[in-house]
Amino acid sequence: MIEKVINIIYRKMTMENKFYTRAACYWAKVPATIDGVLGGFGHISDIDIVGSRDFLNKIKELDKHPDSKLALDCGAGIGRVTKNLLIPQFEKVDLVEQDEKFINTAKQLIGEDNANLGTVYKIGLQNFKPQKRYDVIWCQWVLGHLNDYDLIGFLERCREALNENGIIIVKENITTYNELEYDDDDSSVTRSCNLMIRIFKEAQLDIVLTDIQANLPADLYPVYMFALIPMQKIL
Ligand SMILES: C[S@@+](CC[C@H](N)C(=O)[O-])C[C@H]1O[C@@H](n2cnc3c(N)ncnc32)[C@H](O)[C@@H]1O
Repeated sequence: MIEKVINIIYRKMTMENKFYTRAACYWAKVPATIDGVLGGFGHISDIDIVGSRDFLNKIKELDKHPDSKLALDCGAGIGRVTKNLLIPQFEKVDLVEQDEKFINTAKQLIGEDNANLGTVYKIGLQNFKPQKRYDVIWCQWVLGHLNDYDLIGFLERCREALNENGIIIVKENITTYNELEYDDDDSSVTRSCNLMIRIFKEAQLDIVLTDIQANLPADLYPVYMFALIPMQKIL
């Protein structure tokens, strides 16, 4: 019996390792360009940044809005979001990215001597533990690379790493039907809106604002933006 359980656990761990190593191998072969990190859709980058900027502006209008001192860009790629969205709005921006070539390009594009560039962490989000407190933690087009269990753990650690009035932003593709879709090419999943909401709840996060990215080509998944805060305790 014990042997059977150990075998099941071992098989599960092997499958999960494959899920992560396959994704890392996929990204290692992708050119460090905007078109590369956006899977051939580099032309939508400006539209995406405008949508994100509008969303951040709406967050600033909330009664309890985050400060603009320190932000964290998760799964930062070549620093597209950091450079075009976060650096103009925050005093310092830290990055987490696991691909070395993307990190080197991000440093070049942002400028290693740029006073707004903070710490760059080379690690997968499934193993990342924030070392500082952040006003905004931005997660875009990367969370499909985490399994549900690791995603909940990651979001919990982010929740604990928020400053007062801090916010986590999740900007991800969402399936149109209420189903999970697996992409064998880049080893990622696309989740339904219902599943995302369940995961946020598990991680004890409340949604304070949502929006759908406008003006994207019709053949792409809808892209949802969620602003999340630590779950409010009912006294
Ligand atoms: C679609 S790109 C998005 C990059 C960036 N967020 C953007 O919007 O320009 C996905 C990025 O996630 C990174 N990535 C994939 N799996 C990851 C993981 N487990 N932890 C951290 N980053 C990961 C890839 O290396 C790649 O840079």
